[in-house]
Amino acid sequence: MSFGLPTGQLFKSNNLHSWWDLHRLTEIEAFKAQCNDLTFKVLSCFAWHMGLPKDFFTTSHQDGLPRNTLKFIKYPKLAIKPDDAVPRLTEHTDWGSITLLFTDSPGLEVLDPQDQWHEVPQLPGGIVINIGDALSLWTGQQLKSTMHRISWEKVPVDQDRYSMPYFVHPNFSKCRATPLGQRLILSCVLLCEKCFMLTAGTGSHQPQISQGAREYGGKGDHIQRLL
Ligand SMILES: O=C(O)CCC(=O)C(=O)O
Ligand SMILES: [Fe+2]
Repeated sequence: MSFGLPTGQLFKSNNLHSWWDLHRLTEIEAFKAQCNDLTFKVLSCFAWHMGLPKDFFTTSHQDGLPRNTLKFIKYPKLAIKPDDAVPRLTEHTDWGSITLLFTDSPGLEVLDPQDQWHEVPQLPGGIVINIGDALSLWTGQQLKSTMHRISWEKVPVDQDRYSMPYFVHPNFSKCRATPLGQRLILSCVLLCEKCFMLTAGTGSHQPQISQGAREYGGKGDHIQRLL
C-alpha cells in the first residue's frame, strides 16, 4: 500500500486489506510531512559535511516532493521456507535520494565494501536511512547507495514481517549541476521511473533497478554505464 502525492492520493495493493479511513489518512499526511522535514535536515547535513551550500540538495527536493512515496509493506508468512539462497527481499539499492525506513522487525542486512553482509541493529524508535542511487550518482559516489536485503534469519518464516519505507526522490526539473553533470542524474532518474512503471505493472513489490531496466528495452546496465 503506497501513499504518494498529490496529497491524499492512494495507490492500493492487494496484499493488505483496506483499513484506512479519513482519520488515518490525515494522520498519514501529517506523518509524511514529518518525513519531509527530516529529509530536509538530513540532506542539509550531507551538503554541509561535503562543503556544499546547505541547500545544495534540498532545493532539488521542493515543489511538493512529487515523487516521494510512503509505502506499507507486508512480507507474508509462508508455509515452507524457500531455499536459503533466496532472501525474503532480494539485495538491491533504492534509486531515489534517500529512504527513511521505519520498522520494528529485524532482518535488514547491508553489504559492506568487502562484500560482507551485516545485520542492521534494531534501535527502539530508530529510523534507518539508506542512501539511494540518485544521491550516489549526484555526488560522484562520495555518498554510496546502500546495498540491502531482508534475510529469513530473524523473523521466522511462519511470521509476517512489516516495514514502512519513505522513498525520497529529487524533482526532475530542478536538479542542480553536480560533480557528474546535471544530465546524468536526470537521465538516471527518468530511466528509473520507467523501471518503476514496468515493475509496478507486473505486481513486483520492490522494483529492482537492474531487473527493471533490463525489461526496459534490454538496457539493463544503465547504472553501470553511467558510472
Ligand atoms: O522491509 C524493509 O525493511 C526494507 C524494504 C526495502 O528495502 C524496500 O522496499 O526498498
Ligand atoms: Fe530498499
